[in-house]
Amino acid sequence: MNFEATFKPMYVGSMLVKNRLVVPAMDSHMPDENGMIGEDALNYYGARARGGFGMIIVEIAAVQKSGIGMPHEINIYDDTSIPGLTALASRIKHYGSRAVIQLHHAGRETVAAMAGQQPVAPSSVPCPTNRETPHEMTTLEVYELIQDYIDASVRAQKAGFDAVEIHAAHGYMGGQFLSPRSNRRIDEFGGSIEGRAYFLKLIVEGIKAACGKDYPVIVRISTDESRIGGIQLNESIIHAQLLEAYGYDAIHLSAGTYGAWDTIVPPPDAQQGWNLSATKVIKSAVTIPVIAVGRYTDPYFINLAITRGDTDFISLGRQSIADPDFPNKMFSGELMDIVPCLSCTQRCMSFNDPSTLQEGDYGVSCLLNPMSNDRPDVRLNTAAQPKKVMVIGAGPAGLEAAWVAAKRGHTVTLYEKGPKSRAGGQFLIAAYPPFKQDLTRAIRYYLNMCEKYGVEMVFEKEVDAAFIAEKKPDVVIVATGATPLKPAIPGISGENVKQAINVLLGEPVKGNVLVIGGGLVGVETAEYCTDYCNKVTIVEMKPEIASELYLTVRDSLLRRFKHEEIEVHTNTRVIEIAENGIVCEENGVQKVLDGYDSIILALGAKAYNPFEQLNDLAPEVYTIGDAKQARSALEAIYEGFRIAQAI
Ligand SMILES: Cc1cc2nc3c(=O)[nH]c(=O)nc-3n(C[C@H](O)[C@H](O)[C@H](O)COP(=O)(O)OP(=O)(O)OC[C@H]3O[C@@H](n4cnc5c(N)ncnc54)[C@H](O)[C@@H]3O)c2cc1C
Ligand SMILES: Cc1cc2nc3c(=O)[nH]c(=O)nc-3n(C[C@H](O)[C@H](O)[C@H](O)COP(=O)(O)O)c2cc1C
Ligand code: SF4
Repeated sequence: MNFEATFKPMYVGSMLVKNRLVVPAMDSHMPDENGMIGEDALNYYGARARGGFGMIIVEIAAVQKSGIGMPHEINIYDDTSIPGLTALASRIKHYGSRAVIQLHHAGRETVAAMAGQQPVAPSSVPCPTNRETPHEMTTLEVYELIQDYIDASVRAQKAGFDAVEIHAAHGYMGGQFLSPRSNRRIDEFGGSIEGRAYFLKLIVEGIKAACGKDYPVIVRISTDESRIGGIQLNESIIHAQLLEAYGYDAIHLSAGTYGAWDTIVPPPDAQQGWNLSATKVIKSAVTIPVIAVGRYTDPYFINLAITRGDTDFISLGRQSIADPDFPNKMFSGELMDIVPCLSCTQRCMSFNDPSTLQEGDYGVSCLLNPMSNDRPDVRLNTAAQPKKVMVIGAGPAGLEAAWVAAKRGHTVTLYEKGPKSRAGGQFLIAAYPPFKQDLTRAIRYYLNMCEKYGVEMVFEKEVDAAFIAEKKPDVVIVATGATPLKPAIPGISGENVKQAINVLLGEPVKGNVLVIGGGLVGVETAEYCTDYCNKVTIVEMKPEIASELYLTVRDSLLRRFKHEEIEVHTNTRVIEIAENGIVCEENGVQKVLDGYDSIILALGAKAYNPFEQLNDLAPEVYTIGDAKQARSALEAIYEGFRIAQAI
């Protein structure tokens, strides 16, 4: 399949774009803390341009200092930014991509500490997430803000950007004007649907007057924000028609606002192209190109949507973070080489969170691709001295270490005690709960990379110290994973008690089940059980369940839990397991939860390392991933990468 439709050039206004694949704006933390462009941002965006994207929309750039909504947000509010922006546009265009920059003002979707003053907004309605009451702009202040968008566009054009995109989605300033939920003005900027769109009308007219009528201006809107009572599809169709009439050259159709984050960044339970039906409706109502977005990761699906004419362009958000070379791989048919995006948001949205970052790591990156952001320290070189490397364990840590080491020129053998069909370690078990099946794509990707770079993979071989001594490797990488914890709770060895991973692997449970432990494994096992059990209950010692899950993924899981009527007891400590239930202490009060046929344990895991005298095994020995300390695939993959890069 040649994916012809995807690679057919198309115009946005006067700008010819070489294909239909777009990197949408995504704040990356790669600009510096003052919002200036340096080498990190050039490398990050350069990698995506080199990877073949037709259009790259550079992340949010603040048109006013007081409109900053994110740390490291790009400065386009004064001329000091122009040299850095010039270098950025030039780096993107060097590879034949179109360079676009997103003009942004957070409005009420920020906090005073970030904005440096009380946030401003069309009306003084607090943001549903930040809860700070904004200052309602006077009519004069609105006109001044419009001028700031125009001045920012002039800077973008001077810097060499081919176009600008006005951010009016996700409930930011443009969207706050459009939405009757946040715009209660009675001057010319409110009142009616046209009044609410007047802000965006004056912006595009001003930009065209200042930059030339042929300078392309894209607008990004949300098709739907109904979950928080805002714009609905019928209204956004009219917005799209008005915006076309006002002079915008293309419409980028996202969804959601703060307060409904999981419609902005769809979680794993969203289907491929989940917003495409709304996009089709809007496309049929306008004549300018539309850009679809929202969980596009599959080349076949992408090409079909474009071939059918459901959309003109498709933005690959997190998929472009996972794999900057997606377009080139799609074009050349190397589909197995594509790093799949799992929608997990585990690393790409956690660039602020030191607890998720490995030492020296910073900026946006991907769970499955530690090289995603193309910082110099995550690039690969050829090994100075090729070595004989033995990797023990084909979980994510071992698989990543093996292919990266082999790519660098080492001779790598990977041993796994299970069969090839069970490659992936715990990550394969992690693919069993609902909405996690994409994890198998990741495992397939890793196996493919191992094959591609010549890793010898030996399955059904449990390695012991004698075997290592016999093989005499230069380097041993121990990636033997973890085993589930079984603490000394009375009754824990009863026949009615099962480990969560065994349940996921098929050990039967039925009737009513109670899961002890409301962490990731516990909540996912509980949801898995709802398919064939009558009643599912979780008890968790902490005040919250699923506390390690990221915002969007957690929100959607908790929403499903409500539908599935899973009973949750937090602040609850198990004292004893009985034949048909447990004795526990909930919020300090002792009680019995009974009527359960099975009790499932999801109480965490402990490192499994079967080798006692590690340093005697080979000249170089490293322990990585859960074998070092039971954590998540993120640490496992990043440690695998770092060791393979260092040896
Ligand atoms: C239900 C569930 C859901 C999860 N969901 C997520 C998630 O969404 N995101 C996330 O980041 N993490 C998740 N995790 C955790 C994640 O799967 C683990 O942290 C990760 O797999 C650890 O990787 P690893 O390679 O270190 O070890 P493992 O994945 O445990 O792999 C170790 C491998 O070593 C093999 N092995 C052991 N001893 C030997 C030996 N002597 N010789 C040869 N082979 C040996 C084992 O058979 C196994 O295949 C989940 C875990 C579970 C159980
Ligand atoms: C890390 C991250 C940062 C984002 N920042 C922005 C942004 O600056 N501007 C914007 O309009 N959308 C932003 N988004 C939303 C994306 O542009 C995109 O619409 C969303 O991720 C859904 O697409 P996907 O499912 O392909 O990831 C961001 C998303 C992510 C994951
Ligand atoms: S961290 Fe997860 S959601 Fe983010 S790009 Fe990687 S696979 Fe996709």
